[in-house]
Amino acid sequence: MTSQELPNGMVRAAANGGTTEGYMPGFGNDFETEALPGALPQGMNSPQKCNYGLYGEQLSGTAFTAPSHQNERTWCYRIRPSVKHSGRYARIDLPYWKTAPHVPEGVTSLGQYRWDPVPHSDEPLTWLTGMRTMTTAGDVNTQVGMASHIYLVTRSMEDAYFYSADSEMLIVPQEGRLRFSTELGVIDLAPQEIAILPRGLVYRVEVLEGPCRGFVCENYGQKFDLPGRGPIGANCMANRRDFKTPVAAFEDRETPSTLTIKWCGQFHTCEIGHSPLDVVAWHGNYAPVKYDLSTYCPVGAVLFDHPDPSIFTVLTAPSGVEGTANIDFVLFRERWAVAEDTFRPPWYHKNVMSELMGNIYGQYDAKPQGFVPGGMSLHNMMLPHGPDREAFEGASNAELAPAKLDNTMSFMFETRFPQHLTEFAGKEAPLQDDYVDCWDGIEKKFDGTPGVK
Ligand SMILES: O=C(O)Cc1cc(O)ccc1O
Ligand SMILES: [Fe+2]
Repeated sequence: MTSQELPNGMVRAAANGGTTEGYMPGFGNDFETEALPGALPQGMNSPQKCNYGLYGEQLSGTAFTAPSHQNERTWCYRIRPSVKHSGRYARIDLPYWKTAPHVPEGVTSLGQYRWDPVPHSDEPLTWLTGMRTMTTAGDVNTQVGMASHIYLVTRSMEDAYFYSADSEMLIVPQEGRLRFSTELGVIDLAPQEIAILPRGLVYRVEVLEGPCRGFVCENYGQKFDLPGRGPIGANCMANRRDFKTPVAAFEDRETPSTLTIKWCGQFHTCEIGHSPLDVVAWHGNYAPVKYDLSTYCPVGAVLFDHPDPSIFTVLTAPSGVEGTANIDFVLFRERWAVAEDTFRPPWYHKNVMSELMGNIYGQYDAKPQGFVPGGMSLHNMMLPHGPDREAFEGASNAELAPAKLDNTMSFMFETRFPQHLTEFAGKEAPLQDDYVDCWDGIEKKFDGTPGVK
């Protein structure tokens, strides 16, 4: 097995099987990978001395005592232990990155909201300075809830690294390509793919092709998991083998650098004399992962009626209440609509969960106009919404032949908690003031006489 040097200087393990170079297939698998032969201890975690003079270190993603089917941790064999940095943390300000609880004065969150895409910027914006929080929900201190963000990235992080102690991050690119060089390996990410970066994992974000824009769901709570499929059975929706975890990759760089930590909503930096991406080998089940949304196999109504959107759940992060997610990540992608005698788009509804949506590309069936790629909408807890007038009239008069919904990919971050707009979302981002007018023209058809109108 030979290692490989990447363009950014990292040394990466040779791919061990599979067809995707640099990644290992599976969701929540117990992986093992080494960028140098023999770097990974066999049969034990903590030998008296590790090969190559590496230090052993455990990264625990769940409590030590979590039930074994949920227990996640990874053993890292690294050039230096993480604790070797110049100790003192200094507070820094990233004014656009907000954390729950955060309910700004003068911003109303009760409502139906829609935004045009936040425009790209000419400024040099990194993963940290380019993060723009749109909504927050719950409370980071009790590890419940989430935040939604838009990122605008034009510059790579240089000699700079980051980790979030607050959250795992679900990343949904919409334009541009990014490279996440992490302690556990390298993930390249393009639109139509998503990635999950676990809480506590150190990484650097580089621009492969800019400018970059996308959406992020910051999950303060229990980790994302695949939903149970129930009677659907063992296949379809998101399949485990389509998730890809990077093989080990490390760099041995002695350059003065900074490490930024997000911790209970505050940002702190410390100096570090070397790259913390120095894990030569690792094994475990707590690791970053990416997934190609085009491998999501949607299942739907094959005779009549419109099922609840939970049928399109890609990932679910549980809350303490069974069946009531802290966050569901739901995907509305290309599919056939075949239901007979059915109003095919989403029905009108009010929902105890709050629904934040983003458009990755194409047209969304409930909103043919106005909800554009890069744009977002929020239908907050128990606030009514549904198809606009145009969608309603179109779908209630359409000839119901099988129809392909093509070139369409939108998603929803759905949480049991109300989502609060940030000042940025309410005042700076391109909010569509006339959004609610899309339901204005809905007419009264009832005239007291029976029969289909
Ligand atoms: O509001 C939305 O557009 C999302 C949605 C889609 C759907 O098919 C059913 C319910 C729902 O909330
Ligand atoms: Fe909805």
